[in-house]
Amino acid sequence: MADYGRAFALWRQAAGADWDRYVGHDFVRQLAAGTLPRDSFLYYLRQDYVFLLHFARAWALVMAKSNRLPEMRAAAGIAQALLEEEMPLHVGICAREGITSDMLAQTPESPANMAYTRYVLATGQSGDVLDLLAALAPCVLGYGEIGRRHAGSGGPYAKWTATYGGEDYQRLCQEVGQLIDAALEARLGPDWPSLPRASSLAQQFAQATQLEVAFWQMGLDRT
Ligand SMILES: Cc1ncc(CN)c(N)n1
Repeated sequence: MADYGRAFALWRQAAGADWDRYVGHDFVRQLAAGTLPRDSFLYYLRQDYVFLLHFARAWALVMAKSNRLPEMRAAAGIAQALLEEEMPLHVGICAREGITSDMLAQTPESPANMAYTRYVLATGQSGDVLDLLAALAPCVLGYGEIGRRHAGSGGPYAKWTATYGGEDYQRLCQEVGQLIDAALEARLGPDWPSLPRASSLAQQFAQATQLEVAFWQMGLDRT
């Protein structure tokens, strides 16, 4: 299991079978084995491009909600990495298939995409920075775990697995894990796992994990 910090370890364990359904989804297995239909991959990538736009906004919301400078810096850096490093992966792969950036930006959002992105943004609007971080964590850290597991798997989707299994993305996961742990300790103290608040945060994490499962299924079914 990837070591992305204390909160991740606790929340991942609490999410239980949902977490396994996320990181071990058929979409991921077929992608790593190189057997995923190209149309499913491209459908997913187009949706994911739109997803990442909303997630960059959500990290900007972390910055807007935070009153701690290191957190604000980290959140701004993550929003920047989504826009300048992760989205270009999608643009590059799609360009080779004749799908332009304009076409990507005009992708009609699928219900699963809308459900996930709006859930996270609404959680951020109505809750505090901890709620928002708990809802954002499965996105960043789940792909880190998947990337580590399948890095170097080769085949037609090697660039995708190499990106999430690569040094830069893994460093981002370490930083996000540390950011979450520090945010929790600063606001709730070191014994935060024993507080009633801990279960509602674990619940946000589990909910976002279920929405990740639905996102993979969307890609597989092209719905
Ligand atoms: C749906 C989803 N979840 C997570 C990631 C990784 N940032 C992503 N690109 N897309």
